[in-house]
Amino acid sequence: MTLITSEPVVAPVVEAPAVETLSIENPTYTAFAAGPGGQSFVQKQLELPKLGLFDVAVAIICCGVCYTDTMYAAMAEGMVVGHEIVGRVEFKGEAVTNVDIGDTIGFGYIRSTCLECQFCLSGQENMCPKRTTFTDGIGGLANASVWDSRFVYKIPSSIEPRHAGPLTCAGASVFGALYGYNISPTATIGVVGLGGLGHLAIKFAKAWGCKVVAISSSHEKKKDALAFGAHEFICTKDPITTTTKMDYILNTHVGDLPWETFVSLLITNGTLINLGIAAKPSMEIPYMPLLFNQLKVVGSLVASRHVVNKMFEFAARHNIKPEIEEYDMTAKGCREGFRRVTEQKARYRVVLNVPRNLAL
Ligand SMILES: NC(=O)c1ccc[n+]([C@@H]2O[C@H](COP(=O)([O-])OP(=O)(O)OC[C@H]3O[C@@H](n4cnc5c(N)ncnc54)[C@H](O)[C@@H]3O)[C@@H](O)[C@H]2O)c1
Ligand SMILES: [Zn+2]
Ligand SMILES: [Zn+2]
Repeated sequence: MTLITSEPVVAPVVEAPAVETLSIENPTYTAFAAGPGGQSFVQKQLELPKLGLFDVAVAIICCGVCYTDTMYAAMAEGMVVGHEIVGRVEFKGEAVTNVDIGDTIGFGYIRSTCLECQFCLSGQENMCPKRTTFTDGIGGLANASVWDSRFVYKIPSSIEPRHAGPLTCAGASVFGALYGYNISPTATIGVVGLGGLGHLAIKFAKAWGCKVVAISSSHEKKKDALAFGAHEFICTKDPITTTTKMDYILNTHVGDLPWETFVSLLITNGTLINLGIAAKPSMEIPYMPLLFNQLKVVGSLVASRHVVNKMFEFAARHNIKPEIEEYDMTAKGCREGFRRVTEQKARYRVVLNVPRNLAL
């Protein structure tokens, strides 16, 4: 295999036949690019970027759909989104030491960072001002990818690829908040927004040892929330009667939310941790309770590499799996999967599996 220095990661569109095996000489692959408004997907044959010293070429097995993907697909026609990717290493650059050919790996949100700023040097690469993400190149709605091996994660053998996908972003993001804010196992934690992130937040927080309160705008999620491990369920449409005070509220939604209720549910010195991303987020927090109860309002973004590895270890040890709906990774399957997520109907994470005829 000849190694050539990396070229820009945005692969050019080329006319080429579908391939059954990935080869360095003929590195064409199939991807699904967002159509207008992200409501449809177009199948394309693309060419992988050349393999750099630290890169791995991966045959993709499946990819989870995060709400963030639906936002980018809606905004950027032609973009290949998808950042909860699981695949098998097919080729590796000469400097790759952390994974081997044949390993099953997860990757997808952070593509690269500078590796030398104060954040990278202190194990907070997710805060690197020079970080690049899946939005700068080709995402996981494809049957192959080339990725920097320093931003891929070995999947524990007890976790199936279809369950590992959603852990790489949704799992890492909620675990990153628990870990990053040093949440004690004796804490009471509220989880707002019972979707992809939220349902995993309940499972992780329960296994972490916390008392978990699911906070939802819909009564119909009560049964599921309790089954995922929540100790209590609050529907924000009802009058709030609970006497439980929370040390933390992990909010996975953004938009028109009852911020005053959240603030009233926090105990003195409590923290509202926000994970939701939106094009035009807004938040109206009542001001005086922040002072009188010394509350904190903070954010959290995915997780750094050592935290993602700890998350996989923790998930394997506690048998934490996402609840998933599976579709074939075809133009039709992508459209249906994305529709389920944008309409907030998915129970609870959509996973797109590379079908047999496209598998490398
Ligand atoms: N900070 C990070 O690191 C990070 C990582 C991944 C995703 N995100 C963002 O987190 C958010 C959640 O992502 P997701 O993939 O879990 O989305 P999702 O659509 O699967 O889940 C969101 C949930 O919020 C619920 N919801 C809607 N309105 C609500 C309301 N008024 N009150 C309570 N819940 C309500 C929805 O029913 C849905 O179940 C998105 O904004 C996404 O972009 C952030
Ligand atoms: Zn995500
Ligand atoms: Zn950096």
